[in-house]
Amino acid sequence: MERINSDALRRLLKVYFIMGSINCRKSPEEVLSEAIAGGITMFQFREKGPGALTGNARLELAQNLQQICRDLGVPFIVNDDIELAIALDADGIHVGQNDEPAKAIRQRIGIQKIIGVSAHSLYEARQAITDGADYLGIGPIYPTSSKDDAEAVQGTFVIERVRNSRIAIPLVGIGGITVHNALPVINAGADGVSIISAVAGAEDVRAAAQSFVKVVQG
Ligand SMILES: Cc1ncc(COP(=O)(O)OP(=O)(O)O)c(N)n1
Ligand SMILES: Cc1ncsc1CCOP(=O)(O)O
Ligand SMILES: [Mg+2]
Repeated sequence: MERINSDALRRLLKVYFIMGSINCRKSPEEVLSEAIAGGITMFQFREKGPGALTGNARLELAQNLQQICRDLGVPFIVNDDIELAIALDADGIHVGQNDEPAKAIRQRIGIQKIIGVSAHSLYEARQAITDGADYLGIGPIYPTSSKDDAEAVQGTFVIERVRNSRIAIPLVGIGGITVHNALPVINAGADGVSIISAVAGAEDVRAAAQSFVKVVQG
């Protein structure tokens, strides 16, 4: 198998939904199924933060959500946990600046798996590319209440900076993105948006996902 093609990855990043049990108003399985029915294009399992599941309960949830993704044809990415990603044979992993370095992860999971890396500056973006990242997550674009240790809000500045430096790697904006403020992220050069609360916490998850699809597709 080969490394994922950039254009295929750009399509998968359009509406990239991230979620764990603490982000949901109803069962995570139900939320993910509805989000996929609404058109999300990729999913990241992020079981993290106060009250997050641990141990077997976490593993079981990951397995259930991966099965839903498999059945419905959406790639399943694991946040932070390389051991879990390997154990589940996930489609990829997302790591940040304080997680295991992408270079080491690439050596462990091979060329065919997707590696996403968080970047908050042009320097970090360049480093991530050198280390073998397939895509970047840039943010927080807007204020977020889904990540306690988020970096400073940066607007779309870093995305513009990366694109003005003629860096073509697939990338998403993340942090505080709603259907009302998603368009500037795309206009700045992002291939898609990554969302937790505006989908997982919505009254109607399917409708929320559908709205993001419409905004991103123009
Ligand atoms: C798509 C995407 N972009 C950025 C992040 C944030 O990753 P990180 O900085 O490692 O923070 P945590 O999510 O691990 O708290 C992400 N998860 N996904
Ligand atoms: C994981 C993460 N990384 C940067 S901001 C953020 C949280 C995004 O969540 P929300 O879409 O609810 O603001
Ligand atoms: Mg992380």
